[in-house]
Amino acid sequence: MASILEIDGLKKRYDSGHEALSGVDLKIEEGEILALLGPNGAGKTTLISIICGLVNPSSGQVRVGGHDIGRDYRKARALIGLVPQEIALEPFETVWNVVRFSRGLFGKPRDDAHIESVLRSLSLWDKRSAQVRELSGGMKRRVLIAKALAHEPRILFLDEPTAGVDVELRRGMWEVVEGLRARGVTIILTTHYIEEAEEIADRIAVINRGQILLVEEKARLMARMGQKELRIELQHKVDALPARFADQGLELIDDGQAILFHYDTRGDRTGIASLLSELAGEGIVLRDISTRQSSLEEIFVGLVSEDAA
Ligand SMILES: Nc1ncnc2c1ncn2[C@@H]1O[C@H](COP(=O)(O)OP(=O)(O)OP(=O)(O)O)[C@@H](O)[C@H]1O
Repeated sequence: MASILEIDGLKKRYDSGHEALSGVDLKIEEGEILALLGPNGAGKTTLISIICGLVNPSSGQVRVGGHDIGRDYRKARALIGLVPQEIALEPFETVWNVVRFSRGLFGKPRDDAHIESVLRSLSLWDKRSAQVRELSGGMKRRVLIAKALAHEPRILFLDEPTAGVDVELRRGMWEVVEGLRARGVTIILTTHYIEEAEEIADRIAVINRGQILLVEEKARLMARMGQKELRIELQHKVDALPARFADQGLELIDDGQAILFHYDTRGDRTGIASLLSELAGEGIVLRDISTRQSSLEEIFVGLVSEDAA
């Protein structure tokens, strides 16, 4: 796969002196969905704003489809659609006009069939003649996406697209994103809803304090970083665990009815087999056991707090 976006040594120091990006390198493949996760102030919006030409970098390079965003701004920008965090739309304009005008801004010839297909794919076709002010918040967000897609970009940035959107609309939004991916659009999204990044992204990039801490395929990240939890339900309640288990990371829970054991999927041995036989040797009878993989959220919190340490 070819890289649609290449970022090398990107730095940004604002006039205030604050260094929002301190050397970002990133390559994005055509057709993938990348989730950019980071705590508040990590530099996500700064990064997206530089790629979209809204903020000037202090140093470094960004190429979109091979075009340098500084030297070849128009060609680079034409390949990008941006769905910003804030809803800023002309309230008295119709949905149709908002989307059609946006295409014109990129110097693309009028193409009503394309605008129609974009509006239909976002379930906005029935609202094409409505004024923006008549729409619900969720619909306005979809208009922002339609607007960003009007000029047929190959890469779409969604900056916190589901902030403040209810659960049902959020689901709908992710279906739209899946549909775009099916059409070959590369998608980069920032989100605070980690479980959604977990659900939808192909790769996850974690950014903190202006630096990319890691970029990795989601499945591999979860396997590599994942802690697993073994939950052992006991046949009979116990008051305390025998002293020999003191330093094995066991936790007695549910009023003595269950034991939690945390183990690392990276280790050669998990220690489960010996633990179970030791428990049996102590006369502790099991009723049931289950395991749980740590979520991306736990991995993310772990990474960011490690970085702060
Ligand atoms: N115009 C500006 N002038 C000075 N500092 C700024 C400016 N814009 C952003 N910053 C600072 O740069 C840092 C990164 O901000 P940025 O908005 O890129 O973070 P973010 O990851 O998008 O955060 P959030 O999740 O809160 O949107 C923050 O410390 C912010 O205060």
